[in-house]
Amino acid sequence: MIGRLNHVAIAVPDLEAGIAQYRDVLGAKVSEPQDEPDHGVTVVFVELPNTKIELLYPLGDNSPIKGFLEKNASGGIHHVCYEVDDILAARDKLQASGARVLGDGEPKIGAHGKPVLFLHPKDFNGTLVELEQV
Ligand SMILES: C[C@@H](C(=O)O)C(=O)SCCNC(=O)CCNC(=O)[C@H](O)C(C)(C)COP(=O)(O)OP(=O)(O)OC[C@H]1O[C@@H](n2cnc3c(N)ncnc32)[C@H](O)[C@@H]1OP(=O)(O)O
Ligand SMILES: [Co+2]
Repeated sequence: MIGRLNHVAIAVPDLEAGIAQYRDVLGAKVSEPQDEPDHGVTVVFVELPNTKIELLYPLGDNSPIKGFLEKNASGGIHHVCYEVDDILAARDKLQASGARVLGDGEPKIGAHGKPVLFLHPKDFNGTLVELEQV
């Protein structure tokens, strides 16, 4: 059901420092910051030849990454995103298997303009999983 790794997301406590590190120290191609108010984050994409890294910084008062950054003050790997062909079929199959789909269970439009869903980290070996329909 899952396909390619679309991105690995890293929550960062200082977005400008994170951008400078990936661009100037690691020598990667880094996008401009993009506010995602529906998701409560500002996102920067680091383009690698085979996948992307998503740098995440909290946006607004109810950011879903606020608690994570409080627990991980220097930042940390926040989620992995796998591509699926049919996100509603994937959701229904996962829910039938007992996995918890976060939020109201309806896909939202993600940072690439495609539908996304999140699966509870406690159901996937302590890893928050994002699914993106491509
Ligand atoms: C723009 C879009 C895109 O790519 O297109 C994005 O990625 S948006 C990316 C941002 N959006 C999201 O993350 C949306 C989905 N996320 C959420 O709904 C939330 O962040 C939850 C995953 C439910 C966590 O919420 P919250 O921090 O309030 O929960 P909590 O403190 O009660 O945590 C419950 C337990 O899960 C753990 N926990 C929390 N976040 C975790 C993470 N990212 N990875 C692994 N474990 C995690 C906590 O340590 C805790 O474990 P213990 O009990 O053992 O201490
Ligand atoms: Co993501």
